[in-house]
Amino acid sequence: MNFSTNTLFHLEDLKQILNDLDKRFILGITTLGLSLFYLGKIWHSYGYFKRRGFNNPKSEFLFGNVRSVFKKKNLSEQFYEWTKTYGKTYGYFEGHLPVYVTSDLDFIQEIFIKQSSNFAARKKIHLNPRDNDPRVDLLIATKSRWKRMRMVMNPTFSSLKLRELDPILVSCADRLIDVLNKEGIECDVDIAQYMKRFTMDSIWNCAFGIDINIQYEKENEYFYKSEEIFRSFAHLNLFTYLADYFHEFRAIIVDFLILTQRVLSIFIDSNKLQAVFWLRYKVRELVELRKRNGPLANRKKDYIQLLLDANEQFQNEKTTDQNEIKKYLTQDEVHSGLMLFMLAGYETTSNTLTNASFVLVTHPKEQMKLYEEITSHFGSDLSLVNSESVQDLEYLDLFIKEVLRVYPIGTIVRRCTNPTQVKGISFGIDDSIAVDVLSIHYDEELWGPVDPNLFYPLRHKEKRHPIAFLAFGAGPRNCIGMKFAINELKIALAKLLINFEFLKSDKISYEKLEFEEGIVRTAVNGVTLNLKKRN
Ligand code: HEM
Repeated sequence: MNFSTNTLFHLEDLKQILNDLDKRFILGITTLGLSLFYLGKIWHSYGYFKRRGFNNPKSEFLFGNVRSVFKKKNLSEQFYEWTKTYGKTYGYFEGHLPVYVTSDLDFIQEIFIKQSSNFAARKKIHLNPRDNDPRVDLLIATKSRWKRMRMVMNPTFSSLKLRELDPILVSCADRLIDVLNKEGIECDVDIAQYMKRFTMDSIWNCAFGIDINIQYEKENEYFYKSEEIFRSFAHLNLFTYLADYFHEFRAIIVDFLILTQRVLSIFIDSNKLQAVFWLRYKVRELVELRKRNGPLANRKKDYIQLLLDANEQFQNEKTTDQNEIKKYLTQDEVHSGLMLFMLAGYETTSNTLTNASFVLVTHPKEQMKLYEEITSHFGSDLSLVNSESVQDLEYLDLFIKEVLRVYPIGTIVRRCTNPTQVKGISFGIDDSIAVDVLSIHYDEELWGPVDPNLFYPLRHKEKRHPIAFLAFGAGPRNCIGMKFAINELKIALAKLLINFEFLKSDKISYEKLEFEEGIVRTAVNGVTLNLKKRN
């Protein structure tokens, strides 16, 4: 009896083992099969451009061209070099994701303007969320959602509305002058640090309506936290690499990160969250506060108010046309719209001011021309400088355009959202295109006869090809903040030039500005210079 029960037990055990083995075996085989299939797909991807008759630089399995670009830390300059070898339109691989690169203006005109509705998205990068994520902002929104968001936000960036932010912008520029008077006279200063704080000050004041003393207080928590967001774009982490090398899993990686931060935010102080989540948390708080308390007393409007007012106005709008897109922003989109003011408006503007300072130091004649134009308008009365009066400074306008031509902030990109043909090339959903802006901005045919390598603002007086100047992008999806940025640049530069002479420091060489590129191109070592107070 004992014997037979034991035998029965052993037999069942054996059956179970075989059963488990079977399951493990099937699981193992399936995993191996799927991995081989995925590796095969990756391998097949690398033939993408050859199959379409385009050149591409040699790439590494799995990494594509990403490692060489990361090593160089400068995508724009890499494109510029590749274009010399591979021509006006070619391809490269981000991981195994094929991306076209072009500096062909007809091609760009077709994609960015004529067929913009077929390319109604930007190329995904790093940790971009899913297209339908509720937190998507204008920069990464796609198709009709982008259209709806842009329709609500467009009026908030009109000249009339921006005038309401004018006093805040002017007072931030006055603080910049004050701080430089105290800290920057006749000693070496890295002007980039001051431009960053000035721009951040303008954003927190103009966009969020709070004054956090960023220009005066060196150890400012808001400054460090906001800066951290930009550092995380330039110095990537494991998740970013994974999302770049295995783009099919990007959405899952991002969902995982969002979920972890959400769970963490229940248990830990918001200050300890990753910087971008910290910013969202702050913005949400500020919007809630504003909704509870209404507009700020004794103050001109800030961007929170402009956006909330525009949203409310559109929501109350009655329409009889069934086909008209209803204009509104969801709660999440309002928060994202405000965060974007910082994400899109900070480094772009502060870097342009830093680059402009480099030009002022290295081109004393340009500096003198600007000084003469500004003082002939305002004398030394700083109170006359505002966003309306600076529009009369024609040479300053040409100067800023030339700074942006010579030092564009980066590349511009689109992603196909409807299958289509452009110049005989078939584009499928999610095919991506990047523009080699440097090759266009330095093209002799487009920008001659004066050598495009020379800094020459007057070249902008001549009529050029409508998309030869791409500093603010092209087509309906160009930079929505352009007017605000130009106002800010003009006000700051006019005030700086009335107050200071920009001189070289004798400790550094001014041969060339070296850039590294995260989301935008940033001068690696800032710009060290000497300021001399003008009488
Ligand atoms: C010198 C400063 C700036 C430069 C050079 C600049 C440049 C650009 C460029 C090149 C684009 C991409 C355009 C395209 O893809 O065609 C862009 C988009 C954008 N910029 Fe700016 N920008 C600047 C300042 C600002 C500021 C201050 C804000 C906000 C206050 C801003 C908000 C945006 C937004 C929201 C987009 C996305 C627009 C959309 O997709 O509809 N930018 N910018």
